[in-house]
Amino acid sequence: MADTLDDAAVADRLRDLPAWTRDGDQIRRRVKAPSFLAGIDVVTDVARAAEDADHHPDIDIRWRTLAFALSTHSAGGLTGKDFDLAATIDAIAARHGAA
Ligand SMILES: C[C@H](O)[C@H](O)[C@H]1CNC2=NC(N)=NC(=O)C2=N1
Repeated sequence: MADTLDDAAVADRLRDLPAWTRDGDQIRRRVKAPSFLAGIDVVTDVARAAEDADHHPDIDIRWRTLAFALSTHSAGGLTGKDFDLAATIDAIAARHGAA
């Protein structure tokens, strides 16, 4: 099981992920896709990346707006896995023109 990051380490990792904010034991980001179906394509690609990483975000879909929340439940907090997947979600969103 991965170790949770302390506050300083979380702040450090967040500096590289300006779209993400900390909310307690989670980090969150919203993206707006160009269309509903583009948003679903983002979700599908994120789902595949999540399966590959065996690490799964909470995802909320509201028309073109997607909200992602990441936390490592098994560790009871934020770990490097959350920040790695956040960076992957950023890359996927950018590929689909979502910001
Ligand atoms: C057994 C399996 O590895 C675990 O349940 C994984 C799956 N995906 C997960 N995803 C997230 N976000 N946190 C976890 O602790 C977690 N654990």
